[in-house]
Amino acid sequence: MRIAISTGGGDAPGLNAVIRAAVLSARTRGWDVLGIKRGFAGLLGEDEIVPLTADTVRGIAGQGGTIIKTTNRGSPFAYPVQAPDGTWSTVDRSDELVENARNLGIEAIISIGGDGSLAIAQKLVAKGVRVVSVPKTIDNDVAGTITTFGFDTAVNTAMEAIDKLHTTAESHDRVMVLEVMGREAGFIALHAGVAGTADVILIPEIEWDLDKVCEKIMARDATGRRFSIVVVAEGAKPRGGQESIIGESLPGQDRRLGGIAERLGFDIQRKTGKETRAMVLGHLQRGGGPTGYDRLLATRFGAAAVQAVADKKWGHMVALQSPHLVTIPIEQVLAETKRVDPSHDVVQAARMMGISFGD
Ligand SMILES: Nc1ncnc2c1ncn2[C@@H]1O[C@H](COP(=O)(O)OP(=O)(O)OP(=O)(O)O)[C@@H](O)[C@H]1O
Ligand SMILES: O=P(O)(O)OC[C@H]1O[C@](O)(CO)[C@@H](O)[C@@H]1O
Ligand SMILES: [Mg+2]
Repeated sequence: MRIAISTGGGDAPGLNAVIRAAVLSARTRGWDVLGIKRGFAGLLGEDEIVPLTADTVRGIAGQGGTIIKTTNRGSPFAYPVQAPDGTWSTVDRSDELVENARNLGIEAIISIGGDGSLAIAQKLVAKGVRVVSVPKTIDNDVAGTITTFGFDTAVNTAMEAIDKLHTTAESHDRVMVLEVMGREAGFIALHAGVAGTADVILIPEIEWDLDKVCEKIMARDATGRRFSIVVVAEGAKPRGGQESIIGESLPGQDRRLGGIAERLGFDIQRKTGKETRAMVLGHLQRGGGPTGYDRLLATRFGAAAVQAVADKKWGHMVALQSPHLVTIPIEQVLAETKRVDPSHDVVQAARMMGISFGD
């Protein structure tokens, strides 16, 4: 048996632990393992295909990033190409991918990625490619699994940032606005905000009202708490307003969210008269090694993916449905949108403690 592994979408702490577990589990069965470099670029002649052996994965379980690289632009079904006049368009290169996989004797692919990679995997399955997926994203926005690896690490990084912002905010009697990742999902903001004891948490699932945000800050002020910590998800938006988009996207890239902290910080300072500073936590949330939780989850997923290949679970994703690992059809995963449920107990607990969601 010869299998190949691909990592797609934004990197997430734990990717290397999945790769290591999958390679070791496959080698135990006597299978050959190839690594497709940079998403599926290696199968399009745009990058390399490398052998993955016990030696190549030695010592990587705790390392951040992915040893086979990744990309979040250039789906094989919409690959960007530049015309001589400089304009860009996209072409479907999936047939080429299928042909190259066949020529390399690849009998199955383990595709590790988030919603975008799952959509690609689903289309490859429809073309007869035997794919098993592993859910990955710091955003935690993949349905069918209680959590994805990378999320816990990102939450810890954001929580530590909130802890640090507290001391400087309190010393200066300032409002600090921290922007965290998550695209259209508010899980990182919610979990890090509650764990880090933020005063205001703004998430895409609950539109905010600037007056309410400022009311909370001034109410704290009136009781002598002259500083406040506001955590805002990059995809959050004011009632009736728009998400904040930063910069231009490159060809084949999703729209880039960002800039909301700066805008909101400015509005808060104008309205409350309180000195306000904004910071964007950015890619620190994706960098570095995984927490113990993520390392273990990633390792379990890697081994489970090899088992799923052995069981011929084509078109399935491994998932955590505590306390068990299961496999579910990718189709089912993609049919659902996973977002923060505003009636969830984490939101309710936060509200009971007086945390404002700006609504
Ligand atoms: N293997 C891949 N090769 C090329 N592009 C990819 C691959 N996987 C995902 N993409 C692209 O990356 C972009 C971002 O996708 P998306 O954000 O959904 O990635 P993801 O896999 O969900 O990971 P994450 O959300 O953590 O970044 C999408 O345009 C998607 O088509
Ligand atoms: O690495 P890039 O292209 O800046 O992508 C950033 C995006 O990727 C993620 O980190 C993961 O999906 C999002 O939270 C964020 O919006
Ligand atoms: Mg995604």
